This record gives sequence, C-alpha cells and structure tokens, in this order.
Amino acid sequence: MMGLGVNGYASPAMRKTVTTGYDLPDGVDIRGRYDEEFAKILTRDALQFVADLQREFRNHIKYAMECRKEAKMRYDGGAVPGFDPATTYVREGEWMCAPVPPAVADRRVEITGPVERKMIINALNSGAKVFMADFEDALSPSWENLMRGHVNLKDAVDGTISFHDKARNRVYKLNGQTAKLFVRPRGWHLPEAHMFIDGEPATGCLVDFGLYFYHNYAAFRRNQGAGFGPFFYLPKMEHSREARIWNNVFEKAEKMAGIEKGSIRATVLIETLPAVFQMDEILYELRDHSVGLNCGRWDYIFSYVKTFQAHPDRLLPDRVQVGMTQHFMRSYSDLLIRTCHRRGVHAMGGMAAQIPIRDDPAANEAALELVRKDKLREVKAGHDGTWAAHPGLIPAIMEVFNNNMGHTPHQIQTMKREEAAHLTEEDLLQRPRGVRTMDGLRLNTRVGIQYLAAWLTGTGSVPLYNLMEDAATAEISRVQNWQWLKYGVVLDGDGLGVKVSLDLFGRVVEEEMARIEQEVGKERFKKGMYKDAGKIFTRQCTAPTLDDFLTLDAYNHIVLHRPKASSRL
Ligand SMILES: CC(=O)SCCNC(=O)CCNC(=O)[C@H](O)C(C)(C)COP(=O)(O)OP(=O)(O)OC[C@H]1O[C@@H](n2cnc3c(N)ncnc32)[C@H](O)[C@@H]1OP(=O)(O)O
Ligand SMILES: O=CC(=O)O
Ligand SMILES: [Mg+2]
Repeated sequence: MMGLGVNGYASPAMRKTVTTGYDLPDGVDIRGRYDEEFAKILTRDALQFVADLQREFRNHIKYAMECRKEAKMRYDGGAVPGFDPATTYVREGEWMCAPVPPAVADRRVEITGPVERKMIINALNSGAKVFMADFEDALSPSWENLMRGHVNLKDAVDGTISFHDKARNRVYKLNGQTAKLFVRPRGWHLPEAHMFIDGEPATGCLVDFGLYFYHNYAAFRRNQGAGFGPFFYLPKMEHSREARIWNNVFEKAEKMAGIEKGSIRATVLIETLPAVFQMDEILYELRDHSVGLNCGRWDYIFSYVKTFQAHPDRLLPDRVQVGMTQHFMRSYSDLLIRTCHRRGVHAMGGMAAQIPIRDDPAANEAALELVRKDKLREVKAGHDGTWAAHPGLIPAIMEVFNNNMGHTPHQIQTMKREEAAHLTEEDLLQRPRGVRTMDGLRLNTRVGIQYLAAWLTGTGSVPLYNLMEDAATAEISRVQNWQWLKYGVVLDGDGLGVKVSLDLFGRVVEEEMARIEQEVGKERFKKGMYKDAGKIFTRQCTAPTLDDFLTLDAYNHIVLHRPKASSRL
C-alpha cells in the first residue's frame, strides 16, 4: 500500500502527506484495504480511542479467556456448571439496575440483521420497535463487511442513509419513524486481523464498539436515544467477569465523550450454558448500564453441547427437536424473566428460525403459525419483547404481543415469576429428550456446509430450507456432528440402529455435497466455495479436539491483507 513505511506503519513525517493510506496513531497498523470511505471511519482520533481501549483492557480480556479455558478443563473432567457460592450475596441481595431509558421502554418486537446497507434501511423502517444491527452471528467479518458496516451505521445514525438498487431502480430511504438502533459487536474471542495494535491483532469487539461509539455517540443521543445511548447487545459471555470488562469499557467511553455515567446501555445475551448461572452477577456488574437480558437460544444450544463435549451421557437429540419447550430451555427462559424483572429490566425473548415462504401459501401459513405459537409462549411466560429475523414476520409477532401484554410497554412490574426462583441446577441442565436420526446427521451436514460456503463468500445469514441460518445455528450442526462422531452414537430414531463412524460420515459428506450441487445448480456450485466449505466442515467435525468456534478457523480464510502478506493469524 502506498504511503506506508516499514512494516506498514506510517512514519510521523509521512503521516501529513499520506493520500492513499490511513492516518495512523503510534502503534496502530491497518492491514486491510485502503478506501476513502473507510478512511472517514478509520480516522486518527477514532483509532487512538480503539488503541486506548485495547491497551487498557487487553490483559483483562486475556485473563477472562484463560478462565474460560480453565472452566472448560473442569467440565471436561466431569464437572457441570452451577451457581457460584462465592456470589450468593449478589443473587440474594436487594439491588436494582438503573431505570430503563424512556426511548427503549417499549421493545415488544426487535428485528435483527447484518450491517448491510439495504437491510439496515429496511430494518429501521420495518415497524419493529428496535433494530439490532449485527457484527456477530449474522455477519461474516470480512474487512469489507466490517468497514462498510461502519459507514452504513454512521449514515443511519445521522439519518442520511440511502441506497439505490439499480437493477430494480428503487431508492431506499428512512421513514419518518424508525426503530431504535442497538449494535451487537463481536464476541470477546474473535480477533480483528486487519488491525494490529502494538504488534498484536486487535480484539474484534473493541474495534466494533470503539469505532461505532466514537463516530456516533453524539448524533445517537440527539436523534435516537433522547439523551441516552448508544445502545448495545453483548454476545456470548460466559461469566460476570466478562461483563465487568464491558462495564469498564463503557465507563471509559463515557469519560472520553464527556457524557454522564449510565448513558450507554446494553442488553446481554444469555447464550452460553455457564452464563445462565451468572445472570444476577452479570446484571450486577452492568447495573448502571443495563437494559436487560435476552434468551439467545441458538448459541445456548450450541453451548450446551460444547460445555458437555466430554459428557457422552448428555448427547443432544436431532437439532430440530431441541426447542424452547424442552425442560432445560423453558427453565432458562423462566429464570431469565424472573431475574430481569426482579432487577427492573427487560427480559427479551429469542429468535424463531422460521422465515416467510414466498412460493407456497400453505407452508407459509404453517411457518407463521409456528412463529405465533413460539411468541405466545414467550409473552405469556413474561418476556417483554422478542426477536424477528425478517420484516415479514413483524405484524404477526406484534399482534401476539399487543394482544397479550395489554397497554403497558413491558411486563417488568406485572410478571414477577417469583416461582421461578425455585428452579434448580438440575432443571437448567436437564438432558433434552428426543432421538437421533440419519436425517439429523444429513441435515446438519448439508446446512453446515452451505452456511460455511456463504460465510466464506461474505454472507453471514442465509435462508436454508425455509429457515434462517446464521453462525449460531450452524454451530449446532457442527458440534452435534462432532460429538456424535466422537462417541460413535447409534442413530436410534429411525429404526436403523446405524452407528456414526468416520466411514459413515465420509459417505454422508459425499452424498450431501452431491445433493447441494443438485439443489444450487452446477454453475453456482462451481463458482461458490462449497468444496472449501466441505473440507473445512469435515475437518471441524472430525478434529480430535473440538474447535471452540467454527468462525475462528474459517476466519483465516477471509483475512485479506493489503499489501499482500501472510494472512494466517
Ligand atoms: C441466532 C441469532 O443470532 S439471530 C440474529 C442474527 N441473525 C439475523 O439477524 C438474521 C436476519 N435475517 C436475515 O438475514 C434474512 O432475513 C435471511 C437471510 C434469513 C433471509 O433473507 P432473504 O432470503 O434475502 O429474504 P427475502 O428475500 O424474503 O427478503 C425480502 C426483503 O426483506 C428484506 N429483509 C429480509 N430480512 C431482513 C432483515 N432481517 N432486516 C432487514 N431487511 C430484511 C430483504 O432485504 C428484502 O428487501 P427488498 O424487498 O427491499 O429487496
Ligand atoms: O444470538 C442469538 C442466538 O440465539 O444465538
Ligand atoms: Mg448468538
């Protein structure tokens, strides 16, 4: 890249005259492609803020990741997660989170989606109360997607975002009334390989948070938050010590911006099994910055398998059978509602995976009915709002919440769910019921490979077999296959009694690849990354040790350094 010195760093002398490189603070190295639009995001001051965050919190993050490894060793050795006796005082104590900001009191339907330009406009105009713009499960974190995402969000917060779909000659603009914007940065585990700070890849979520916060806090508080904000969703935490880091990040950001402590607000996804035992502790750490918890059901199922990867007595049945009515899932949702309402914040429901089916009215109605049923269960249980994957689902979901929540914006005061206080560790860990089938193994394989193929080409959420698939749902397919292979389980659900072996799996992969080719067509199959995805997925399912996340390995395939250099981390 022109304008950069040795090792990609701009020397102070060069900095002033750089025209085709980023203006970098000391110790920061951008290895992603230069683009004039990106340069408006990657300003020297914004990068300095990200570097300050990285320097202050990197050791805390490393320690938290080490603690995850230690916990994993305990679970692998036979232990199970549970409530921590050392924090009984937090769970039993009488304390409340800060009052909910009026701008987000009503969150009955929240739409989610990647930070893609047209989808951001559609989501903000969708009639949902909130739009969660996603750098995580729904986004493939390529440099292009991330940086364009920041450009898009800045235009969205400024209110100037537009998009011209030339093929359809349609211009997209914001309506007068829009959803409130929440942003979900990546999880703690993901590095950002296009930005090095002091010689190390930056922490992905600090880049996402830092750049978004720096450029948008002032306009957001004016245009969206009525004096509060910005608002965030925080993913994939396993322990309250990770929430404490976020709280400290927020305080540092508020100080930098000169805004009141408690301005920034965040909803934490409870989407790992260890975190369900830490809900009070997480809210406590974030009590000045919290706007509730959310049931991230898909990652939660993934986490159940991952946590119990060395427990062959806790294998899951087919993925399609692990719904919210399984005892352990219902207990998790009930305890989350009780915990949030006791502390004065929203208890958000999760994502039904069904999406509209355009070409088949009967199938579409059946899918909508499943969504309605799921949302009815949520609102009756006491959830204050829920997620929608697609704008076409919003009217039906809104109707269910309107009809069952009355005229109040939430149920925080009216649905205390005191009886859920009696839920035990056993309730939260109870083995899911159901059977394992060859169809389950095949579907996991077909979905996992197609999702990975999409992800590698830059798309992080896709419709597959009339369901939404994203990184969380694909993870379930991967880890379930891995576990069934590892323990050579017998597929007991279809009367065949076949044992899952490497040989069987090899044949399944071959046959499912052929089926994918037939379904997507030869041309698309050849042009796409299906073969690479097949190889990566097969390696991940057959690895002697389970990879922590499918995206960690796959990420190495989308890192693109400019000028070209070794891109593997
Ligand atoms: C487990 C979790 O973490 S859940 C949260 C993360 N996952 C997500 O956010 C998934 C969000 N949903 C999506 O990405 C999409 O709905 C998909 C991929 C599932 C389906 O997408 P498509 O097949 O393109 O949908 P479809 O063709 O029906 O889209 C119709 C219109 O709705 C828009 N649309 C669809 N989903 C969304 C959305 N979530 N947000 C905004 N607009 C959307 C499309 O852009 C399209 O707009 P247009 O008519 O102006 O061109
Ligand atoms: O992020 C949500 C989930 O279900 O996972
Ligand atoms: Mg998730």
